[in-house]
Amino acid sequence: MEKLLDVPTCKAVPVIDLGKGLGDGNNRTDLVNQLLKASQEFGMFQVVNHGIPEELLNDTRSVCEEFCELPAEDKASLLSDDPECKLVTGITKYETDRIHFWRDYLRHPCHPSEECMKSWPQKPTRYREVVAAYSIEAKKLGLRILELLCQGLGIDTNYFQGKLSEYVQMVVNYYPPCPDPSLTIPGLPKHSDIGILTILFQGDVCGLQLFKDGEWLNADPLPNALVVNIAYLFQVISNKKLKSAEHRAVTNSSRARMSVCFFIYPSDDGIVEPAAADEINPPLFRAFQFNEFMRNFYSMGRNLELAIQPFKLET
Ligand SMILES: O=C(O)CCC(=O)C(=O)O
Ligand SMILES: [Fe+2]
Repeated sequence: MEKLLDVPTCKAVPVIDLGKGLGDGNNRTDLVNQLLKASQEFGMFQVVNHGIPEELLNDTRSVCEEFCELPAEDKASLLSDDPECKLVTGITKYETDRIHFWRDYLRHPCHPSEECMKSWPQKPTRYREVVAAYSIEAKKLGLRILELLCQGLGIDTNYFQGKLSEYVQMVVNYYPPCPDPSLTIPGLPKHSDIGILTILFQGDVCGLQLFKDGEWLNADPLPNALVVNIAYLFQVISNKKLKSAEHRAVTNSSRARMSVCFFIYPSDDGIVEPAAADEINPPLFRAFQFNEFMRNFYSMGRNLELAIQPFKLET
């Protein structure tokens, strides 16, 4: 069985100070270059001074942790097949499922929050208020990072405004202490996120890892930092100039871990195409609608490489 915890600790994903790039001029150019380099080489980076107030991050962590730790009867109604807000548990089914993921997760859409929040958990009582505030800030941050990356890629800085960032989903992952972390499939196995960009808020327990150049690097939590992942369809839009982050979450035997992931996706009818193609880098894909891609994804065993195949152009 693969040992999960033997990873080099001397290598880490880049940490970028977003506070240094406010305004125009040289500082902004420096920041754009750092973001571009991290997205090309790693597909994942951490951001500090990102503008989301520390108090809001702490509140978000508290309400999400409180939700995860509620007694099962308070969460039972969310185990339904309600497509809007759904709790999925890998842990209670751990004994019987063929594939074991040591993870429970809650997922729900976030925007527009006044509409979406009707399906969100009612307990803890502050969940809706805090998560609505966090989702507004997280989307703003996501769009700001996208704008800076567009500048770096030489495409319209407003490219992701509108349909390409219209659907936003939040997932609260909960990994309780695992009796033998080295022998289970991780909390969440190796994958790339599907959409455009992910903003990931982890508490203070390690577990997130990035697969780079054949080895696993830790993306350990830093105080008030957020992890940003380039997702698969942004790799397509960048015409493969950026790399989507292949990552996973491992468990440990002593402390529960939680992560709050904020996924930015196109709307169903959003058109995905290699906007960053140019004369030197001719388009690698034809344009397609997001829902066409998702149909392929589900019908092809949830494999991103197979799902993109029909849209690849001969080069
Ligand atoms: O828990 C983590 O740190 C990773 C979660 C993740 O990658 C996901 O939900 O897509
Ligand atoms: Fe992920």
